[in-house]
Amino acid sequence: MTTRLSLYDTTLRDGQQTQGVQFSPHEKARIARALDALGVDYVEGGWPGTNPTDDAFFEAPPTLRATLSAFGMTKRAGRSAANDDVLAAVLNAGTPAVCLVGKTSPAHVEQALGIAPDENLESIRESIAHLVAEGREAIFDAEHFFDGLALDQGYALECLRAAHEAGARWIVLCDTNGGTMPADAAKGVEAVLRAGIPGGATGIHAHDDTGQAVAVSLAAVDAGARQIQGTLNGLGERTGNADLTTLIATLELKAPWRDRFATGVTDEALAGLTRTSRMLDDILNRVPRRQAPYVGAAAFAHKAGLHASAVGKAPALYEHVPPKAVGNERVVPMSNQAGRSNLRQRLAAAGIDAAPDDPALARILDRIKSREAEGYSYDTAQASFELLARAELGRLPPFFEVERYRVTVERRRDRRSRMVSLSEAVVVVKVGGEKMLSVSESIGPDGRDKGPVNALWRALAKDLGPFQEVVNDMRLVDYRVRITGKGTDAVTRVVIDSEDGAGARWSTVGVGANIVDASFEALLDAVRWKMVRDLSAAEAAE
Ligand SMILES: CC(=O)SCCNC(=O)CCNC(=O)[C@H](O)C(C)(C)COP(=O)(O)OP(=O)(O)OC[C@H]1O[C@@H](n2cnc3c(N)ncnc32)[C@H](O)[C@@H]1OP(=O)(O)O
Ligand SMILES: CC(=O)C(=O)O
Repeated sequence: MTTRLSLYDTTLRDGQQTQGVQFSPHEKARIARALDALGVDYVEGGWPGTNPTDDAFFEAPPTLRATLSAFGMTKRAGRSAANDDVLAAVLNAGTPAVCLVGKTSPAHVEQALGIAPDENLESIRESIAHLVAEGREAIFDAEHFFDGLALDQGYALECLRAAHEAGARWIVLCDTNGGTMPADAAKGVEAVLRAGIPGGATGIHAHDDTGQAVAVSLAAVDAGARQIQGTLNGLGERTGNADLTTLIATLELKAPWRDRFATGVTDEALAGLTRTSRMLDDILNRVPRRQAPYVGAAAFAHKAGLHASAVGKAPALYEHVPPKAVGNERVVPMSNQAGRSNLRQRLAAAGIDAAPDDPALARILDRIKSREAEGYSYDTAQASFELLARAELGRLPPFFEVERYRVTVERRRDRRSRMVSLSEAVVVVKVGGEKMLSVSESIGPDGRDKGPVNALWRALAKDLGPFQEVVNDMRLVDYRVRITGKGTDAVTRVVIDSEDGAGARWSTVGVGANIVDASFEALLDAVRWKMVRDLSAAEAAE
């Protein structure tokens, strides 16, 4: 017999309090639908009346299965709830649920609000009663509850009772400053239950200032709380909120949670967790956090040789849950930490079969390790690794040879006498004995110079004879430069991500004494990998 937990998402409200995050109404609607598909019970859309984005979202909210909630604060002192314009704007959004934040710590009542403790109690009572009278499901976010409890237990609990008695469906204990330890959160919940608030009406809202918001939330549930508030990818004020992505996977997959509790997240929806997490990063134009639990690109990456060897035999030896359960995948990267097991698994994943006793395997490993010592990094540049392995196995067609290349950057005045840059590249390649010279400038559609690497790419991709069609649908989508080593030993490493019309994405690496040579090497690998891939696909189709 499992107990149902309620999941309340505040990505669109507390998540929007993250520095640098500002959703558009359209993005809010997209995130709300994704949360709904995931199976959360409540989606908090924002605070109506405080900014045009939230107003626009609530004017035309998406249709959801989850309960849509609007956020606000308890009425201000000196006026009635019905006459508080801030509260009125929240109610005007017309959502079935409304969550009001209210003070529960005497320090905040005194110093932030500057009112008497009884006035605050009255604000809570009257505001919640007003929501209920308006036919809304009332949720009370008890701000700074754990700090208030430490300061004045009687008053903090009295604030909760005021909200509960006025009809709040949920009393949510907020660790607003994020400094509460999990054991203290559990003790706080126990005190609330002893004070007569049922566990089924108690929630937790934790911030991550000590990196323990997920642990605090789980401790609160363990002690009897039945609602968890959190955000996708742990967005939120300062260091963020409890990461619902992590919490959902833990509640669904890990003992004792999966045996004791149920949520509205189905196995099928759980398999979309990684996609949902990456969708949010995509909207925010952020690089997904590789080390994120469950959904990070590195969450199931087995870099060390000993790990890869065991995972090849039995994945559970080094994986606490199956990656597919959360829509993620196992990665066995190549690097100087790798052994033959990494290598054979990587080759198999790339469709390259090699006998376990093939002497080329040892040569590939040696080359990877010595090239990594020179500054290459293959664990994020799998396409370059595949090319290196194919070359050692004698399975890399020559395609074309580069005879020479040159790039220049000129700073000069344009017709309006403004200083502008102009990059120009020349690349000479030999394809099947025929020499081809291509020259290209790097002017983008906006008429501006796109830099020397772009000029080189354009010149290289301009004329590759019989292979021209292969590169026509390729584009460079990301470019990362790093200086590795120190002083006179320093080298430049460039990693390029490329995409093609079929939606494939691959990464290549180049290293050189300067950025141009390193970039050109990574560009060449990008083109060659695409040629290998398209050629193999064409052969398979014949
Ligand atoms: C813990 C949390 O994360 S709660 C969510 C916090 N989110 C936000 O603050 C984002 C949206 N906020 C806003 O747009 C603005 O702060 C508004 C529109 C709500 C208020 O703006 P302003 O009227 O200019 O007030 P300002 O932001 O300077 O200060 C907040 C006021 O609310 C009062 N207040 C704070 N909490 C509460 C509460 N729970 N109940 C009643 N009043 C409160 C403060 O005492 C302060 O009043 P004062 O101006 O008389 O000192
Ligand atoms: C309500 C809220 O976001 C907090 O107390 O942290």
